[in-house]
Amino acid sequence: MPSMSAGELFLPSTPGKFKDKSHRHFHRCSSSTSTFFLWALFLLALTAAYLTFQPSATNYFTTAPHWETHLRSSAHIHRPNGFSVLVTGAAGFVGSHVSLALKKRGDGVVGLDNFNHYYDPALKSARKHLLSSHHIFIVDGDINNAKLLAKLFDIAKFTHVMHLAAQAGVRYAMENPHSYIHSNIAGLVTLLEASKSANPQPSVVWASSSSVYGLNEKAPFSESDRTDKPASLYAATKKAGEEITHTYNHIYGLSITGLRFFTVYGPWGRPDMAYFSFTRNILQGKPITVYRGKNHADLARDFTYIDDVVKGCIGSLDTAKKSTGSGGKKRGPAQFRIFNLGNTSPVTVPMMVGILEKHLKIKAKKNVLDMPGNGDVPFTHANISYAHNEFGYNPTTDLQTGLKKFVKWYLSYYGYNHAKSGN
Ligand SMILES: O=C(O)[C@H]1O[C@H](OP(=O)(O)OP(=O)(O)OC[C@H]2O[C@@H](n3ccc(=O)[nH]c3=O)[C@H](O)[C@@H]2O)[C@H](O)[C@@H](O)[C@H]1O
Repeated sequence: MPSMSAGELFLPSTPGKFKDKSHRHFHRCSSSTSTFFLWALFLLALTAAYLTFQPSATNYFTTAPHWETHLRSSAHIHRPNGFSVLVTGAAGFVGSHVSLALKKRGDGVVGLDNFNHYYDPALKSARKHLLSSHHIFIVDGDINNAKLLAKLFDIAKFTHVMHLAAQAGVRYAMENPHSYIHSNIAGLVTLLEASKSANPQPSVVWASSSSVYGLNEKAPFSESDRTDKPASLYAATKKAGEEITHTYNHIYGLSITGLRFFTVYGPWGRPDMAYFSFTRNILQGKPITVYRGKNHADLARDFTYIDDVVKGCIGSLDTAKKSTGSGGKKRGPAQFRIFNLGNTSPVTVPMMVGILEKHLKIKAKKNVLDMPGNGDVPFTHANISYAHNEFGYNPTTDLQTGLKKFVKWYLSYYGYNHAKSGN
């Protein structure tokens, strides 16, 4: 099943382009005595302006006639009381795994992804092909495109939204701060606007992050702990997302569940993450940089295996109550939840490297550096009792086992010829 490109099919929406053209035309023709010609030009310009400012989903559909058919078929539910889920970020790491799990149990799934170049887009395309072979259709579009979202909701009547599209990565926020605002704030609001206006309103489950705990020192981290000291702009945008979703819950009756993911890893993972780039470098005989904290303390993460996180996502969807509004009007209080989805057993970064060395049977060349002040936190550690009580969340994969599966996938995907394993 192909994906369609909203970017390709939408008309450009840059106001400046239209103004420049019409201005040039006007001057070229002003010397003409033909009033008729001027009027014709004026009408032409008006039409062009209308189309330019209407990058509508209608164009999308008329240009790609099978688009709607693919979408309907992908959204179709194949089990009693099943869901129809819009998964944003479906070509991403967590999004692709969740989409497959939902489809396998008979839910309808439609993906949305902008296939950006934050990391190797070939990996995203490969995930897309995998989903396509399971009859999951991914729309190539951005969560900031309100018209596209309205059209998707109009066609598919989603019962749930699994919102996983985001600008991820803690340290990259120093390089490209606006990307975080664009995706994690503006994109989130556009998606919530579309969700609250939909009739029926879907229940929304979305990805927050363990990074919201920031410089919190109380361990393990519980959902009720303070989250007002973010250490990175990434964390700040995720924290803002938690506040923003609360307002949509309060004003419009949207059922909202936020999931604080703890350093999720596994097959088909993100090449920007440490376990992934370390594997690549170790195999290529290149050095890796291992950061350490204050007083030379090792950094530690509550690394959480992808299959456990997928179970947490599905448990959240299964226990999400219905939104109480319709068409943007609230009819009563709605559910609002935030869960930690961690592993409850932090592992230090040097220990993680040791596990990789064992599975790869290669010794790493390590450069140990003091942690730069670029957004990292010294450790994370999840208390998961809330998710356990609500839907039996029970992570079962330790880092040894999970990294073994990751390495197996890595070698099968990239082989020992690592040419295509660029970030
Ligand atoms: O739980 C989250 O909410 C976040 O998890 C993830 O962030 P992190 O926990 O920072 O994972 P990751 O980058 O793999 O670094 C792991 C460790 O290796 C250390 N690290 C990193 C790079 C390096 O070159 N050297 C190094 O020592 C580094 O100092 C750290 O101690 C997601 O990327 C993020 O999108 C978000 O989802």
